[in-house]
Amino acid sequence: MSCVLLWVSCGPKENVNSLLGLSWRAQRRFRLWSRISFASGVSAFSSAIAEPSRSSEERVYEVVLKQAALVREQRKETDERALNLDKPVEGDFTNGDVLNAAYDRCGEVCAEYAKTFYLGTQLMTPERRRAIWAIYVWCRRTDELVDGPNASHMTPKALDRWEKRLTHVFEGRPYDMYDAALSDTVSKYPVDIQPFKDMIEGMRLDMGKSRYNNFDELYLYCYYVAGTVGLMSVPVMGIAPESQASTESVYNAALALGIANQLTNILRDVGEDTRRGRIYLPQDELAQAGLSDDDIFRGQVTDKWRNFMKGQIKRARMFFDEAEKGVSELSSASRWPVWASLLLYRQILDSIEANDYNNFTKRAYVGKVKKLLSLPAAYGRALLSPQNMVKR
Ligand SMILES: CC(C)=CCC/C(C)=C/CC/C(C)=C/CC/C(C)=C/[C@@H]1[C@@H](COP(=O)(O)OP(=O)(O)O)[C@]1(C)CC/C=C(\C)CC/C=C(\C)CCC=C(C)C
Ligand SMILES: [Mn+2]
Repeated sequence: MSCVLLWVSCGPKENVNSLLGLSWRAQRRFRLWSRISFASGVSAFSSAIAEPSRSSEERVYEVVLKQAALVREQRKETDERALNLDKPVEGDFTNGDVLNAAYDRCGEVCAEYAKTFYLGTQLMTPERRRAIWAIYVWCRRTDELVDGPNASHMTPKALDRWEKRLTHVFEGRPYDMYDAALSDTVSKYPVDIQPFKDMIEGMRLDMGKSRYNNFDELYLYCYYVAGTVGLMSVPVMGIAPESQASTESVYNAALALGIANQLTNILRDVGEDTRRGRIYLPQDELAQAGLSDDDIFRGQVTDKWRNFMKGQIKRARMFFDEAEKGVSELSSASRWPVWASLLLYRQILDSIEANDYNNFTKRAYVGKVKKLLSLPAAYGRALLSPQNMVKR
């Protein structure tokens, strides 16, 4: 427990908190709260949601602790046990062929929607790779409910049905092939259901909300739709057996990568989002910069806008920096796709700068050459062994 407290009280999160303007009182409340929730064996997330006085960061961190606790026990077991996770599943199931076909279909979806990421998964062990595909497909399907071609027919009731279906998946009662793959994955790896439920919650939020008053509200949204992905993926990708880092610190880095990606996504898509009547940028920060909703809808690149964007980009980069510290702690075969995703997504921020902050009418993207160059760069970083973040 002392490692957790040490990390929470003087580790990198504190820097992020203070740089993001989390008040001293809030930080202290957060530390006290972390101590209580950790000592009592980590209470349920639902009770955290019920307490409105805590910041989003505090509330989200409870899910991090819960997922980390689930994994911590497994890390204590021998390497031999870890090796078993990577053994082929054939023979484990009477319907092994069906299951293999289900995973193959997940791989096809992944290859279709996210080519670079699919390529990145090729270095992973076959068992882990297909589990990541299954998680990817569930996330993609969830996102498509509110972002895809049938989004206009989506209702809160339909999301409730999707959530019910999710609980069936975790109970081993899949509805279709993709669900069957996920059901198998969550039965093999210590993946908690909460991040999955929270992603659905993010879709609910997105349906009913088009403005975010402050960064605290935006942080919660980013956790729901992207931080959750980090928490879902790490139990499958695995932490390096030689890593000395605390489980919580690795999960915190995973959370940070999700937040960084989503913040970047928001900064890239400002123009696109206004055409859907949405502004994801924190309203109080816009006002401080002397900008109104009308300015965003008008879409003029002014000095006020440039200055505002500089601050937003700086914050997104801080979350990427935070995430970097955790990647080397992952199992060696899982590092490459994560580095690749980090390096590629972070370059979108460079591209926004190169576009002179015109994210109203110019879409920031990473060109093919830069994308290709990022892959060996990611590979090089993946060779680095754990950095000994914080001792367990
Ligand atoms: C190796 C790796 C990257 C694994 C993650 C695989 C996985 C399960 C991805 C699911 C992604 C997904 C479909 C999420 C649904 C919600 C969503 C669309 C979020 C946005 C992604 C970007 O997608 P895109 O640019 O296509 O956006 P549009 O839909 O077009 O608007 C997000 C911005 C979030 C993606 C978040 C991650 C990939 C989190 C990555 C974090 C980890 C894998 C943890 C790494 C571990 C450490 C210790 C750092
Ligand atoms: Mn989307």
